[in-house]
Amino acid sequence: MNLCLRNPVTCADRSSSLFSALKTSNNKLGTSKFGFLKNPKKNHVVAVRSVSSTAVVEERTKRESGGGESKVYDAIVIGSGIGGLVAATQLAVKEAKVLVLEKYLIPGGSSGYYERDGYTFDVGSSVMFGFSDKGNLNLITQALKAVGREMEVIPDPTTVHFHLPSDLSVQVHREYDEFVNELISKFPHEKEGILGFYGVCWKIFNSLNSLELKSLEEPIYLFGQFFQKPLECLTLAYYLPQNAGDIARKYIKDPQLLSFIDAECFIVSTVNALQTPMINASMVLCDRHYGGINYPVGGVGGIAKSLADGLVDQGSEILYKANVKSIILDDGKAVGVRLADGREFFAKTIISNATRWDTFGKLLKGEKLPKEEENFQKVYVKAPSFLSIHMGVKAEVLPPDTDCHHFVLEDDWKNLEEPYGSIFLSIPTILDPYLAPDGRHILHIFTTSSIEDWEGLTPKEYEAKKEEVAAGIIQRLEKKLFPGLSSSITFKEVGTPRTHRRYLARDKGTYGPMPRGTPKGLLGMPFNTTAIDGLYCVGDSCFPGQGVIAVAFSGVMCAHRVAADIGLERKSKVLDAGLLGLLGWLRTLA
Ligand SMILES: NC(=O)c1ccc[n+]([C@@H]2O[C@H](COP(=O)([O-])OP(=O)(O)OC[C@H]3O[C@@H](n4cnc5c(N)ncnc54)[C@H](O)[C@@H]3O)[C@@H](O)[C@H]2O)c1
Ligand SMILES: CC(C)=CCC/C(C)=C/C=C/C(C)=C/C=C/C(C)=C/C=C/C=C(C)/C=C/C=C(C)/C=C/C=C(\C)CCC=C(C)C
Repeated sequence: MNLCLRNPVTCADRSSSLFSALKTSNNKLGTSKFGFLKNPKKNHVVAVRSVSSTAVVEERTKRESGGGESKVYDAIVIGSGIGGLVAATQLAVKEAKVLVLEKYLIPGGSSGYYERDGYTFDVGSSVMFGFSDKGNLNLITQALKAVGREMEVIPDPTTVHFHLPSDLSVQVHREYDEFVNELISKFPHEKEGILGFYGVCWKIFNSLNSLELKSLEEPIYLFGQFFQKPLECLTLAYYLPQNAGDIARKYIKDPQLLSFIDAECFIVSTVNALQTPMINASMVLCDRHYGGINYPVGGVGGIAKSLADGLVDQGSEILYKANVKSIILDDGKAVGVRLADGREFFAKTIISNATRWDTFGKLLKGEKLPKEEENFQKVYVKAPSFLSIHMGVKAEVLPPDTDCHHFVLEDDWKNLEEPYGSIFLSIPTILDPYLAPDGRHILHIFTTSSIEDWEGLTPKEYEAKKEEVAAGIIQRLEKKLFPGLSSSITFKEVGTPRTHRRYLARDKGTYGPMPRGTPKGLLGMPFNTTAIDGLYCVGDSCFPGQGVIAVAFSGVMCAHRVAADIGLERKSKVLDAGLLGLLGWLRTLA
């Protein structure tokens, strides 16, 4: 991890020629202290290398497979989201031969990027947890390191700035003490409650951080961890079936403060605290202060590109424009995949980074839905998708000291979970001004929206509705945060749930699984194995759920389980049967 903040001298040396070229921006960090963090040159090198290696791999794969029929891989990964790429790279470094098949032109899925008119936009993800140089939970840093990559990052001093009803404004500062002191200053009567609730989060985070993270479905590892860290494992087992809202209520009474905890959870789970697993809440509420949120220079898309390049360096392959239409079964075992253009590829194991709904509903269409998947669909429904507005704006519309990430809920807490109720805003150019042309900023605005709202429209009606809904959201931000916003727009592109469905191949454009009712924490979340022999799932419809770091963990777990099953790691058939049976039974309790 190249965290320039820690080493200003070397960073300054490296990019001194660029220093003078720094753009005028509202960068709250200020050029004097942080200006030398920008290194667009380096970033360009990454992009060029990625494009060329992509083309080479595509060509080589075509040649070697002679149409795709002959070669048998250790694993085929369907999709190159961060979940799929982490599973693939982790297997590749264990010397497995992996083929990643991606429907789109570039890797990354929701963590990808796109370029327009001199702007580099993040498709979705922009708040990077697990991307520091500390501890055991920096899974994105570790995944990159495993394939010999590191990225230059820019520390974000404020994870998110909340603008909430009754003019409650809270900045989540990078320093934990600064954050809790600000919260206590708003709710002095709840000092003990605040310290109590966040204290439990730290207890859980520290337990997580003490473990070596691998597959919880692999008994030799799991029992080994229980043996080495019994207290920490018991702590995690205790909190596994619990939700953040219940724990918060043990410490906090003030309804407005409990609503704030709901908002804290909502931004990462799209549900309130009572429905958010305590382990997931603890992970994000602490990592932002422990390792801190760090933004990759050049944009989030660089993470997936670096992983894809690293995969190829390890002798594995990635093929773009490869739309998998079905998983081929032989005697009930997954043995290969068929693409939309008719090509077929075969492997010892198939890992699907498509959602479980897409995997079982589309790629295995016609097969009876296994009982385990029926149970999953009983406990979890598809979360709504997003309406997203990617904009370029004149830099002067942002007041000095504007933060990078904002969450806006204006008048009524009841609107928190309503479609279009709350607004997420990311301004990555606050941290990396080179993502936009001179004198411009990027605003990525998103709000929850369901596909049903966007169906049955003629193309003209669809375009008109996009304009109308986007204008309403922009006006709200204009009123709350940035006067003059509408008239400062220089570029605008609006995406709907239909866009997410089309480009990310996610059923209904869903953000991922959302509990149908009150879940038992993480107990009901399936891991990576499936009822189909040889078929594994990875990504946000697997334990522990949505989030780039969450899917990275899912990728690590998946690679470990697959490696054990294909003989690259130790395994015990007897213990496997016992643990997988036990986990299956535990899920039925959720
Ligand atoms: N931190 C943030 O700001 C933020 C914002 C948005 C999303 N995210 C996170 O990103 C995570 C998603 O990661 P993920 O790994 O689960 O998946 P993903 O949806 O990002 O990627 C899946 C990939 O699989 C490809 N794919 C799907 N079906 C295919 C098929 N049939 N053939 C070939 N390719 C196919 C898609 O094109 C896509 O590239 C979510 O959990 C979400 O939380 C984070
Ligand atoms: C098995 C059994 C039964 C038992 C055992 C016990 C144990 C040992 C256990 C263990 C466990 C573990 C290890 C676990 C782990 C977990 C984890 C790692 C988790 C993680 C999680 C994470 C997450 C969830 C994350 C998320 C994030 C997100 C989603 C983000 C998002 C963001 C956004 C949307 C942005 C915002 C923006 C603005 C505001 C603008």
